[in-house]
Amino acid sequence: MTDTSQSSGWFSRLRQGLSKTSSSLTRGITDLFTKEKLDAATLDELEDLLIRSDLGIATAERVTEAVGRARHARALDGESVRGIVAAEVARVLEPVAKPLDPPESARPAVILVVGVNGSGKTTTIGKIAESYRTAGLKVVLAAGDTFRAAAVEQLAVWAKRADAIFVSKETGADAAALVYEAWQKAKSEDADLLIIDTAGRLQNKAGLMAELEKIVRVLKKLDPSAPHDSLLVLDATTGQNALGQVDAFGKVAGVTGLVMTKLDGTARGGILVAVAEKYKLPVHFIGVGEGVDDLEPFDPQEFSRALLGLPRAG
Ligand SMILES: Nc1nc2c(ncn2[C@@H]2O[C@H](COP(=O)(O)OP(=O)(O)OP(=O)(O)O)[C@@H](O)[C@H]2O)c(=O)[nH]1
Repeated sequence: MTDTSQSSGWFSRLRQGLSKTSSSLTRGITDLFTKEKLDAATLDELEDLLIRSDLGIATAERVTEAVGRARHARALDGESVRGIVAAEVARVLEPVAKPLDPPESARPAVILVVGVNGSGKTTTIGKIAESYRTAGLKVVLAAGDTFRAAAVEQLAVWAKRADAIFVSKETGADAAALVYEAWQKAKSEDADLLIIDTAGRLQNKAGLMAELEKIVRVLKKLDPSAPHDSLLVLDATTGQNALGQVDAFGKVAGVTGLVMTKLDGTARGGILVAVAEKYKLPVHFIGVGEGVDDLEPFDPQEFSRALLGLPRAG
């Protein structure tokens, strides 16, 4: 999705998208580090600021310690502190930044996409499908959110745009049955990839989780190694709720990786760092807007620089 020629355009979108978080962090840090005296109280306030930005307690502590160490070596101003924070945040994120890489040996490789309603599943699926099609792969999209007609229609639009084969059933149909048919279709078409959308809300949470479990069971009967990726799409504006969603979907869908959308809609974009620190799950993509170019593979260096409102490194 990102090649070198496009990546500077992406960095400015990323910076723009993260501007609510970065301006709040920049303001807070600048206020703290223009004081005459830099003491333990300043560091405590820095830690509070980072926690309020949802970076998570462990990261906030680690970052504050790094700033505390640096102040003995040199004079610190707001900008140098932001640089230290960005470097520490990148260190937390580095191990979780992994490209989505479904196995070539599986035909089809199956990507199951889960997450609550409105988190950005459909948009994410559309983008992923498009990028794999562009790379020459044959893609099947399964409209597993049989609960909502609008979700099926929206996915159909993306399928058309990405030139993917589209499999859907009538509203209210059994989602697991749809998944079965979609896998058979992918097999008979010798497709490389089957991407499955799922419902984000049914009558109740237990119903939703039971449906997801059933989908996974059906897939495993067709191919014991499926789903090869189970992506959880998280909406950054839900803040700390994102953590509970990783737990809940992790139990039933065996989440293997994350996508975080709507980082543009919150001043607490640090939640991505808290999730990474706690679960150590791969982060594949992040989204900072509704446009087609607003979702891109996750790059920890760029993300942490943009989060602190800093220019690109190097
Ligand atoms: N601001 C912003 N909006 C986004 C982002 N990603 C998705 N959206 C919007 O969020 C809304 C929900 O996205 P969908 O992709 O439909 O989410 P979904 O999880 O499939 O939701 P349902 O179709 O309701 O189940 C749409 O209006 C998207 O355009 C993002 O990164 N930033």
